Amino acid sequence: MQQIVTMKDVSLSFGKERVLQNIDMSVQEGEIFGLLGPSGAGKTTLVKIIAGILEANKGDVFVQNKQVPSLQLLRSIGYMAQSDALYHELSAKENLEFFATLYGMRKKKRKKAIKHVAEVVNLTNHLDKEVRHFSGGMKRRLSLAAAIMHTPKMLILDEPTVGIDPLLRQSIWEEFYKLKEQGVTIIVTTHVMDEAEKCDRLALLRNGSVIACDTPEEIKVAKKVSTIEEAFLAYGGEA
Ligand SMILES: Nc1ncnc2c1ncn2[C@@H]1O[C@H](COP(=O)(O)OP(=O)(O)OP(=O)(O)O)[C@@H](O)[C@H]1O
Repeated sequence: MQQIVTMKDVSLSFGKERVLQNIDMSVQEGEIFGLLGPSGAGKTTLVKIIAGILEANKGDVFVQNKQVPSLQLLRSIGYMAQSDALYHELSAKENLEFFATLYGMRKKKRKKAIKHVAEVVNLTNHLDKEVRHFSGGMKRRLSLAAAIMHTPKMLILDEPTVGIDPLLRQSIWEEFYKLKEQGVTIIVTTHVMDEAEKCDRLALLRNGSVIACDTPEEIKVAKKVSTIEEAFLAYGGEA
């Protein structure tokens, strides 16, 4: 398998605060890669660097063999931020049209894509509703639809299921598996242990450092424990 993301000795500080330190990590093409860590561990900062939104102070980041940040990469990456970047006064459809325009999609393609992604996230019957009348879960689903509508090769999802009920969370994960089957690489941040178990590989992040990186099974086996939570503690992380 080929590497789609390679990070070499990446560090980032905000002022005096060192938020990421000496990260060496790679993501393989076609896998679901999880970043697990407590609040403030640096997950959002790390995915923003991969997405080209933030630039590291030190080290190199390559996505699809191109050095990040690169304008060329923007169209092959789908990014779903932690807080929904939606226009509340617009309808769901108008929001999707706005994102399609940003991605440079033409009218005919745009129409087809909106229909498709609305079906995927089960919002077809709510497309004409203004987003301010949406529930939290509906907004997350709409954000996900916006992130996948230009069929990116790689999807970066920052806590995509936060505040979402277990049933809907399950259906969103089924969608992730479907995208994976289509060859999409997915990078997902979470602090939910059972979600971490669903990933092909995981990086455990603590205080800006990767303390372990492997399959969930290997991470547990290495510490002779039965849950990721126990493994996290055994590696010296805080739960
Ligand atoms: N723009 C910024 N300026 C200054 N400090 C920042 C900035 N962005 C993040 N930080 C700091 O970097 C650290 C890591 O933040 P980050 O958002 O990456 O963590 P996280 O693991 O995603 O947390 P959470 O799970 O709560 O979202 C925190 O201490 C945070 O205060």
